[in-house]
This record gives sequence, C-alpha cells and structure tokens, in this order.
Amino acid sequence: MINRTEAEERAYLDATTARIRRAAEELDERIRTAGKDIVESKKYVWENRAQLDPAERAANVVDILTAIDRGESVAARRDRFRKLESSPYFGRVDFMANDRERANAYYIGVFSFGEQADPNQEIYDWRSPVASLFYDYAVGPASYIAPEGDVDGEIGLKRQYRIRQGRMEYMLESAININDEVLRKELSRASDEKMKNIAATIQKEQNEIIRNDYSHELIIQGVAGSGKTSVALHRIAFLLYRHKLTLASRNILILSPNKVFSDYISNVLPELGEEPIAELGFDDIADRELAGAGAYQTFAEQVAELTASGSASLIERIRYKTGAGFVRLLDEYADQASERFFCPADIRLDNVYVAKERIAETYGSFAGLPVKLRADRTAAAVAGRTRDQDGGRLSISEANNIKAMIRKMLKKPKLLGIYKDFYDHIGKPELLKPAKPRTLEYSDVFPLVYLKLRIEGAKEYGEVKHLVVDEMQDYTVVQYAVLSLLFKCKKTILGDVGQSVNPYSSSTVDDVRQAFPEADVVQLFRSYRSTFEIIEFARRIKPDSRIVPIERHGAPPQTIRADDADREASIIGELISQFEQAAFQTMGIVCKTQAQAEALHRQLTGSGKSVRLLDFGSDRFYEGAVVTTAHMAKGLEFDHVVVPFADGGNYRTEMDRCLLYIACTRAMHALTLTFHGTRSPLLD
Ligand SMILES: Nc1ncnc2c1ncn2[C@@H]1O[C@H](COP(=O)(O)OP(=O)(O)OP(=O)(O)O)[C@@H](O)[C@H]1O
Repeated sequence: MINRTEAEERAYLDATTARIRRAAEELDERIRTAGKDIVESKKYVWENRAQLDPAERAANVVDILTAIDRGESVAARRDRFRKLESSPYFGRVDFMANDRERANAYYIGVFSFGEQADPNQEIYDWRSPVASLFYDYAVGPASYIAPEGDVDGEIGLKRQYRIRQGRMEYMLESAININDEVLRKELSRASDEKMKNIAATIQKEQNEIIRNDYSHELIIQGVAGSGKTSVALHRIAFLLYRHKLTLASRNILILSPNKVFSDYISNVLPELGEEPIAELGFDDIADRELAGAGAYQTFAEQVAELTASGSASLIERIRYKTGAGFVRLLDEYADQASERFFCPADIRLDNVYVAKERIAETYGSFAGLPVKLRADRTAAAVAGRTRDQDGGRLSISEANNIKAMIRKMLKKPKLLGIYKDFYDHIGKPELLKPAKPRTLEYSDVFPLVYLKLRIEGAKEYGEVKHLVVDEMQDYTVVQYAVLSLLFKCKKTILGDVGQSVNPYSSSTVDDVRQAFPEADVVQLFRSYRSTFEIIEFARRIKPDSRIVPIERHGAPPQTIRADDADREASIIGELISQFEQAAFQTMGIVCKTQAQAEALHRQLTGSGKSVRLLDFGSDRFYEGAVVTTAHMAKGLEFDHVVVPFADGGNYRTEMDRCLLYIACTRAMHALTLTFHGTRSPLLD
C-alpha cells in the first residue's frame, strides 16, 4: 500500500503539486510559443497580402483560427492545472479488483491529472467510473461500472482530505460512507457569495441522481436544503463529461426563477471545469411567443397582488386556469378551432373547377397539424392534383392562383380574438378579466401561449439537448404543457412542493407528470443547509414536511417581541450591527411582501445601516446584509436570516405558512424572528 502514514501522504501531496506545477508551466510555455506563432502568421499574411492569391489567404486565415482554437483549449487545461495545484484531490479509495493481486490507490479530484500508465500516480476526475466507489461504498466489497463492464472487488481504505493552497488542512480516514465529520465541517463554514461545488462530499442518495444517465425526464422532489440545485448542476457536469462528443454546454439551458438565482448558481459549473450554461425565464418564453400580441402582467406583479391582497375572484380565476382540466379544454378548443377557422368554398377559374367538398376533405386529411401549415399543405395538395376541364395539368400561374385562394380560406382571427372566443366557447367569458386596461392577467399568459402553439405550431429551441427546470412547484400545468411543446429534449426538473410561493397555481409532482408521463421521480429528505435547531423550528411551521435534519448543531432560533414598529426596526438595525461584527458573510432580512421589504429598506438605510434591497429588478446576489422577500429568496441561502413582522396579522393564512417556511429555511447557521403585537399563530 502506498502512503500509509500521514507523513507519507504529506510528502505525496508535495510531490503531486510539484508535478502539477511543472505541467502547468509547460503549458504556459506552449501558450507563449503558440501566441508568438500566431502573431508571426498574421504578420506574414498582412505583409504578403498583395502576393497571396485568395485561396492562399483563406488557407492562412484558417490556420491562424485553428491555432487560436488550439491555444484556447491549452489555456483551459492550464487553468484547470492551476486550480488543481491548489487542491489536487479530496478523496482516496484503495480498491483491489477480484481478478487482481494488488490494490490500487485511486486519488479523486475535481479534475483528472496524470499518466494513465500508473494509477497510483494519477488523479481521477470525480465523474470517472472508478470515482463512484468513493461516493457509494464503505470499506468492504464494492463494484463500479467501467466501459468494459462491471468491476467487482474490495475497498481496503477510504480517506478524505481538505487541501487548500497546496496545504493539507486535515485528513480523515473513514470506514463508513462519506464521513459525517467532513460533511459537518464543510456545512459549518460561512456562506460564499455564490453557490459552491460539492464534489468532495456528494452523498450516496445524491450521487445516484447525478450519475443517472438513462432518464429522459427526471423529476427531483426534495425538501428545503436537500441539495436539489447542487445535484442538478453536478448532474449536468456529469453528463457533459460522459457525453463529451455529443453534448456541450451550449446545448444545456436552465429555466431559472430570476436573474439573482442565475447569478448565485453561476460559479458551480466553471468550478467543475465546464463552461457556464445559458439561462432563460418563463417571462422570456412569453416575450418570444407573444411578441406584438399586447401587454401582460408579470409573475412578480401577480405575486405582489396576491401577497398584498388577493381578491377571491382573482384567486378563483387563477385556480381555474391552472387546474389540470384546463389544458384539456384548451386542447379540445384548439382541435375544433382548427376546423372552424378554415372555410372551404368552390373555386371557379376559366378552365378549372374545384369543389369545396374536395378542399374540405384534403384539409381533413391533415388533421393534427397547426392550422397555417395545414392550410399550406392543403393548398399544395389540391393544386397538385387538380386537372383542367380537358384533363391537362395546370399551368404554374393557375396552380399558384389556386394555392393563394385556398390559403385565404383560413380565416384565423388575431390571437387575442381567438383567446376571447375560447372563453365564450366554454361559456365562461367572465373569467377573462384584464389586470388593467389592455393588459392581460398573468394567469392568462401561458394559456394564451399554449393555444398559440397548438394552433400555429411550435418552433422548438433546437440547440437545446437538456433542459433544467428549477423551482418546479411554481409553474403551472399549462406552463408544463408549453414546455412539452417547445422542448422535446431530456429534462431535469426539480423543486419542492412544500415551498410554493403561489399556492393557487402551484404544481405537485403528479401535475408535472401529466405533461411528462414517462418521467422518473426521485425524492430527497435529508436537509444539508441548516442546523438541526433551525430545521426543528421550521418543522413546527410546517408539520407535514418530511424534512430530516442532519446532526449539525447551532444556536436555537430566537423570536424577539418589540413594543412597537419603531422598536422592531431598531432591533433589526442592532442585528445588522451584530452581523457586521460576526464572522458571517451574508444576512438575509426576509419579508413577506415587496412593499414591506421596500419600506424596511428605506427605514434601515435612513438610520445609516449598510443594507441592500434585493428585488425583482436585481440581477446579482451580494455579500453583506440584504432586505428581500421570501419569493426572491427562494433557492438562495444566508448565514443569518432575520424574519421581520412575524405577527399574527402578517402571517396567518396557508399561503403565509409557506412563505414563512421558505424564509426560515434560507438560514444556514442563525435565525431570528421579530414582531410587535401578537406573535403569529403559525409559529406555535
Ligand atoms: N453533499 C453535500 N455536501 C456539502 N454541501 C451540500 C451537500 N448537499 C447540499 N449541500 C449544501 O446545502 C445547501 C443547500 O443546497 P441546494 O441549494 O442545492 O439545496 P436545494 O434543495 O436546492 O434547496 P432549496 O430548495 O431550499 O432552495 C447548499 O449550501 C449546498 O452547498
């Protein structure tokens, strides 16, 4: 066995970092030489431009571009080596395959490094087949799936390391699975400005999801803090590694709830050596599909309206339009509207006659296609088959004439007209009510998009080969129906039905499955973000949650009663001052409504506190103290969370319960609630 003792491990680490440094320096040299060559080649082309013929010039340009490409990929490798130099590996498994006589020590890192010839000198990428031993097994019998088949054997040793700046901070030997002690140490650290990779401490139940390469659609239902987002991003990194030749970062798209969240998660893939992936919001989809169709409310505006007041008729409209039966009604209407919009008539030209019955019959044979395509196909088919009165083929101009006449038989009203007609058709015109003059309510936006796609046809996002949908509970059945038309690719869909910010239009796992009946579903119950005490506290707010805390302890959450509103604001001010003295990086003051957040932010900054407002207009996550709403804070986390206005008037309904639960579960290490008046009954 190599490197038995800690001293040997430290010497091995020094030797390894030195090898990596040398390799990085060699690459530096190659980059410098390549850079010089490129400059020389450019100079040559420029100086000889008069003598070179166009073909030679083009060939030279291609050479230069290829050299630049090559240089960039060498630079990317060099950057990976530089990162490795600081932290080459985090784990080790000694594994002896049954058909071998000796065990190999496999060191596992974020990237691979070394010569294939000697496994003991190599660092294995955490996504490589052999690395799965590290995540899935304790010491004892184990197996992994290699490209050539299953490899069975025995793990004799498992170690974990924390190495930073080339220095080993600790090393732990574990007979059991990824050591709880290491995980606890990792989770106890103060937060960063951005989400970090978890490659060193991926848990077995998470690893199974990350390495799932077979599900076309995978739904991850996980409690707050169970690592869903982290797991989804690591799964993407895994798939990019496994399918290098066919899948690239540009083929992956994440549908994210807002720009702050996108910014927050943006470091994970680059840390894992992959390019960042593109992100899109449902608002972008609406903008793309409804360009020119008129104004509409945004999701944020709907949430603001609901959290501030939420009239019974608004709630009824939202409920109706997000119910499972609603997509069926839209489908039925789209099917028959396609028939209604097409009005065949006899065609009579000098020497040609086409009966309307023939046109109708041809149109019928293209049932199922979007109307415009259906009319085009009908026009082409009828014009191609028609003969003149003498039995001869039609001239080109006659055929074009007939095609144009048939296309005109499609009497499709404008999109909004169709949508209004839909409500008349189902006998519920009162359900279409503008949010303000000439502005559609948010609950109408995606039914309208869906109807448009069904009637006019969907233009898919062709380059996308994998779609990640985060916060799945906040999208409606209709939105999933829209996704199923626009994205036929593989999908990872994740969320938590217990964390809906909009209970009147949220989706359950079953709702999502209606759109993707073949989807596989996995569930996560262990929560990693918060201390045991914070999770116990959150569980009181939502007793039906199946959240399981991990054994990491901290101060019990505090609920502070103030005498009045001014006193409450000054208590929050004091908490900010304490935070500034503490070792924490982030503090989230999480309000229920946007109006409350704005007012509190004004008050705090007015009294000289350094605190930012995080709202729907924000586009990045900040360190320090921020005032925000539960809706915005979804998916984020803070070292210390303060929940102001936790009184019975502010938090009382079932929707408030969800918002309060979301706010509390954003806390990693400390949680404080403040109120004046009566304490919210949801806390007891
Ligand atoms: N295996 C792990 N090792 C270390 N940290 C982990 C692990 N799994 C999750 N975490 C940490 O737990 C926190 C929560 O993770 P993440 O945000 O991915 O969870 P989530 O399920 O998406 O949360 P939520 O739904 O509440 O927003 C993060 O700080 C993440 O780094």
